Amino acid sequence: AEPVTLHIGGTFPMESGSGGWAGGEACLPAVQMALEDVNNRLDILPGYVLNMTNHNSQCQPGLAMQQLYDFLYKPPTKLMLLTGCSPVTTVIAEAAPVWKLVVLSYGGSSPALSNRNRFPTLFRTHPSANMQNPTRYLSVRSLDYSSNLRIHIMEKFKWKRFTILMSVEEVFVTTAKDLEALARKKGIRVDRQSFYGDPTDAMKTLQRQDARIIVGLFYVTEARKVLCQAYHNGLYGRRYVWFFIGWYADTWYYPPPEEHLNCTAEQMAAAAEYHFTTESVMLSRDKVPAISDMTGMQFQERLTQHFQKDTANVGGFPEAPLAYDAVWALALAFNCTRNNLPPHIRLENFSYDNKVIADTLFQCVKNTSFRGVSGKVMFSDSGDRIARTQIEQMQGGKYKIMGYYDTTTGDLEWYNKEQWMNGRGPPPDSTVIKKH
Ligand SMILES: CC1(C)CO[C@@H](CC(=O)O)CN1
Repeated sequence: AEPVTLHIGGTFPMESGSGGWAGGEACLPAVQMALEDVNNRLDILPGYVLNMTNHNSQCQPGLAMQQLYDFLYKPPTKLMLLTGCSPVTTVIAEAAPVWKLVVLSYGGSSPALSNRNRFPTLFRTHPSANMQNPTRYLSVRSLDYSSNLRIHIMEKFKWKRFTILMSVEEVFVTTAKDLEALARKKGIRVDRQSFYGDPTDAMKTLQRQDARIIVGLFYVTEARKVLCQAYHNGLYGRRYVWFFIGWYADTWYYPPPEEHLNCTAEQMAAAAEYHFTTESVMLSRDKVPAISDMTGMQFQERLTQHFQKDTANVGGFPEAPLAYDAVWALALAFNCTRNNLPPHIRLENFSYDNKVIADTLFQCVKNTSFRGVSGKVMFSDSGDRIARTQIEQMQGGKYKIMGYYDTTTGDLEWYNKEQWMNGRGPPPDSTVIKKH
């Protein structure tokens, strides 16, 4: 018999009209590759074939609304929606429940998307931005995987005290609160210095308080100002350890002329040497193949064949594993739904008001758990991707991977490759607060 077609909708930001993320360039081919792979598998959705209608959202919410209307009011019925960047995911995931649709986002990083009240059927294979912005309904576990990891490293090096230096953007404020709560639980003392725009005064206070272990929570422009002042104030080297956010580009500390930093590239590099960063992992480095019989690296090589140009210039290339895995999550959820429906109801009976299928499908997505090319794919209660966090250290101007942190198990896989200015152990514990 002819296979029955199951339809889904997908939006892809093919170019960033207004400075959004043009991730569709790599993520659309990755999704198409996954659809082909899943449709070729006899053990997944036998008797069915997946078909996607896709639109170029240009990362524009308004355009995406028009496209959502098209998905919904032009037959055939869609069973699920894939979305890319955050602004588009926000509008589509807020509307989708009205049509009992689950939304799977491969590119939504905004912490605001963790709000289960606003986005009750949203799941993301893209990790929420490092700085989790816990919603009002903070889940019991710390949402900020990086916070857990930073505390883990403090304990590893027996640091009993650290200082948070932060810019007062809301997203950093919530992260700082998370970090302080975790530290308090572990008996680690935390001081906090805030600034907005100009870190000069906060840096002077760090010096007066003899801060040694400093966690920086700010965007990259502030990071360069902080680093240059750390150089001039001598807040770097043997007795100090800096933690920065892992988002920044590998050469973020080169001083751009237009920012008029009074530091040379050499001075910035000297101050940046040996700092740590934490970020979510998007490509599995496992040697064990994923459910698709490919390892993360093999997936990356296969996708690279699609492009003539250097993949460093292909929009969304780092996030492509997330898009590929989103289709597998969707296919496995359809498979699970098919196996859990009452006898008289079939997947192809899905309609925008069929509660039984919608609820079964939601539960199947919620219980997702498989090895993807982006790593283990599982979702938290708020639909967030539970991702591993990667720790790197700047050594000789290059970032080196120090290890991985698995939030679900709390395991820290450490490679013992960290280096220190004095060539020996980490800086002395700064608990003894000098009398001023
Ligand atoms: C790491 C980055 C670049 C964060 O923004 C995501 C896009 C978005 O959240 O709109 C894509 N991935």
